[in-house]
Amino acid sequence: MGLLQLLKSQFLCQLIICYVFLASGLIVNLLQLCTSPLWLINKQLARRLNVRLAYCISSQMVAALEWWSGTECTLYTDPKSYSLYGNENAIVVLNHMFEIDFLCGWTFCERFGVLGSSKVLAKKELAYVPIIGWMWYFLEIVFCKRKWEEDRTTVAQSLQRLQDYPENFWFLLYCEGTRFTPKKHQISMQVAESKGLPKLKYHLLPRTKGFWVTVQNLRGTAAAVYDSTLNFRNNEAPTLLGILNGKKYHADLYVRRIPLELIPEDEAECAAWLHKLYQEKDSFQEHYTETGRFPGPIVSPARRPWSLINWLFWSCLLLYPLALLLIQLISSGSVLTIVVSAAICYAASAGVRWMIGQTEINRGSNYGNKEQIDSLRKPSKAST
Ligand SMILES: CC/C=C\C/C=C\C/C=C\C/C=C\C/C=C\C/C=C\CCC(=O)SCCNC(=O)CCNC(=O)[C@H](O)C(C)(C)COP(=O)(O)OP(=O)(O)OC[C@H]1O[C@@H](n2cnc3c(N)ncnc32)[C@H](O)[C@@H]1OP(=O)(O)O
Ligand SMILES: CCCCCCCCCCCCCCCCCC(=O)OC[C@@H](O)COP(=O)(O)O
Repeated sequence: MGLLQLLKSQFLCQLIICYVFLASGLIVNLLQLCTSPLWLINKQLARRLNVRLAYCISSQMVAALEWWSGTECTLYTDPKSYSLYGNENAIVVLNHMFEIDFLCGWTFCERFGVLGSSKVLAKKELAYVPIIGWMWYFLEIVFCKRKWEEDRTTVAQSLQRLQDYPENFWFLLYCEGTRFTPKKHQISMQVAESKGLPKLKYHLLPRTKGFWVTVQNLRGTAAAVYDSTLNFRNNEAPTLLGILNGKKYHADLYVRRIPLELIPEDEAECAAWLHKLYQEKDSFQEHYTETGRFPGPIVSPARRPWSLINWLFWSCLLLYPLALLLIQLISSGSVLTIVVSAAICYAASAGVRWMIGQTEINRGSNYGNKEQIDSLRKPSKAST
């Protein structure tokens, strides 16, 4: 193990990274809150400001992936589509199999200059995660309860609000609705069978309603769907803790640009289109398993220095006062102050560990573990 690798695996270094993330994140959340009155006066300016503030937070996680762990991200895509990435609004459809797939997504957002404004259809529970969830509130992220009866209006309304968004954005949709586990896969394939759909090997059966409502409400706003399929070399199952430990992974992303006009407007046809897309995605994963690569040429964008510069800025700003505080604390000699400070540090690290836990598949939700009973009993019907 090299010296640098040894350093990266040190708990103290990881503690410093987490401290900078936590302290800067809370400061940024506070600044975002301060923009509230501006929304009433100049909404577009408030949005632009929040895009930049959000960048300060999400780019720290990107910096951890790109600069700390040194993870490499390779893009397989058609060179003609490449020039459009980052220069138009798009709906991104991504497989949901890995704990850090969202972070790899963010890395590509960063490389194409849309990190601050990137959006997602996220489960409501994530809105309450400090820093990221609170940041998302000001970014107009679309939340869903994964209960169609409630989501059908709220999701459509939130999407419509994005029609005059002042910056280019990518809207991420995990159509599988939850992360892949063998049990969820088995259940979703029972649903596929009951619907007469072919079985998928590497994906859960996609939920079609969110996709349809997104496409319908972003017509005229987004130019295309970016069908994206992610995998990691050497059968790795990367984790956020691995990244913090400085472990290097190699991500491969295959992206196909599909103009939005090619997607059917009718709900049933749109659902059938999405099922076909997932069958194709499954075949790309099969190709990857057999050959170790995706089809098509590689046109990888290089990492940019901005995420690192942002992290260095916050570190300089926040580590100096921390050092002063520690010196003062030790020299005070007060046992009570030291014990209280230690308790605060412990609570903060437990909080960060809980946040990291949100990314862990084995702590994931039960969604997709139980719905088969209803859906197998009921014959499939039109849902509008
Ligand atoms: C160039 C580079 C390109 C790309 C770079 C890549 C990415 C970068 C882009 C952007 C990055 C931005 C941000 C990233 C940051 C962080 C993201 C982090 C995480 C957030 C992710 C989440 O929270 S995922 C969970 C929430 N999202 C979703 O659920 C979306 C999908 N779901 C839907 O669309 C649903 O339809 C719904 C949520 C709208 C409604 O949910 P509900 O449960 O009510 O679903 P349905 O009504 O669809 O369910 C009933 C139908 O489903 C059938 N059924 C029943 N059981 C199952 C089962 N187990 N599996 C499959 N289907 C099942 C049932 O039969 C019903 O069928 P119908 O025929 O009646 O439809
Ligand atoms: C600079 C680096 C510092 C790192 C230390 C702090 C890390 C804090 C990390 C907080 C991240 C919290 C939000 C990330 C989003 C999680 C994405 C995700 O994968 O969500 C799962 C859902 O899609 C589906 O849920 P399930 O139904 O599978 O359950």
